[in-house]
Amino acid sequence: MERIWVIIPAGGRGQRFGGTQAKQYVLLRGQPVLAHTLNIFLHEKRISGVQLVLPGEDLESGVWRDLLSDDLALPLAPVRGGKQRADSVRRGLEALRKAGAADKDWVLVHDAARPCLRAEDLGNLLDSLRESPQGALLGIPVADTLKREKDGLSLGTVDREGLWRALTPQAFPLAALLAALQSAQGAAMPITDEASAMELQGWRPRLIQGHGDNIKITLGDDLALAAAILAARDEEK
Ligand SMILES: Nc1ccn([C@@H]2O[C@H](COP(=O)(O)OP(=O)(O)OP(=O)(O)O)[C@@H](O)[C@H]2O)c(=O)n1
Ligand SMILES: C[C@](O)(CO)[C@H](O)COP(=O)(O)O
Repeated sequence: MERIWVIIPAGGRGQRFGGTQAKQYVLLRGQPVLAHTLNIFLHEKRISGVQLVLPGEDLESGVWRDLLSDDLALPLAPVRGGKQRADSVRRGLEALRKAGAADKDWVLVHDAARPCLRAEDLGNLLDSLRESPQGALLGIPVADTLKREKDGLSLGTVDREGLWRALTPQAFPLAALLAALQSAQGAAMPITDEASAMELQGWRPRLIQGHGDNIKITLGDDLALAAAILAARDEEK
């Protein structure tokens, strides 16, 4: 039976977020964003290991060690990220292979900047793998009207029929994903998620509907939104 691994790309600098600290380290309800995200996976029994990918300079300085409390012991040593997110994911895959992961093992890639992932959505994605030979990812149908913008003006409306927003985690077999990312290097189209690299290879991954509160902390305002989401969840408990 294939094992299931997780890669958490946390190698970005959060330029759109602003501030003096990379967004994966800022405090969210008293814990770094990264700790919230790691916690989701470290408590899922079906996952064999979590491979963290960090900015090179943070790996050297060890700043991340102070951020993660002892109960977040990472079984796999973090590795250095790359220039783009896809480069960081590729390095995470190479590290998993070195750590003994098999070519056909599943790898879930989940943004460190998405700390509000619901355990139920992770569970649904994991449950779907047995009937998703071409991989699977969480997503949500587009609910807004979409405009194409140029110079601050609307050039027209994009038909949203059949359009989904891709979320994470995105799950693919290790060797196939690594090969697809290697092959996509230098592709004309920017590779901003794992599924786009696999689609270039002709794969048709399954879309599993998740929740819109699986937000990616991108802009400064997103931190308060994430805090409100987690606070509302605590209220529901
Ligand atoms: N070279 C990179 C770029 C991004 N990421 C990670 O990929 C996730 C999604 O990327 P994004 O939201 O774009 O993060 P940043 O690149 O940090 O943001 P920005 O583009 O605003 O700098 C984040 O967890 C980020 O840390 C990464 O591991 N390596
Ligand atoms: C992977 C992703 O979160 C799916 O929506 C998104 O593509 C990441 O984009 P970013 O520009 O690297 O944040």
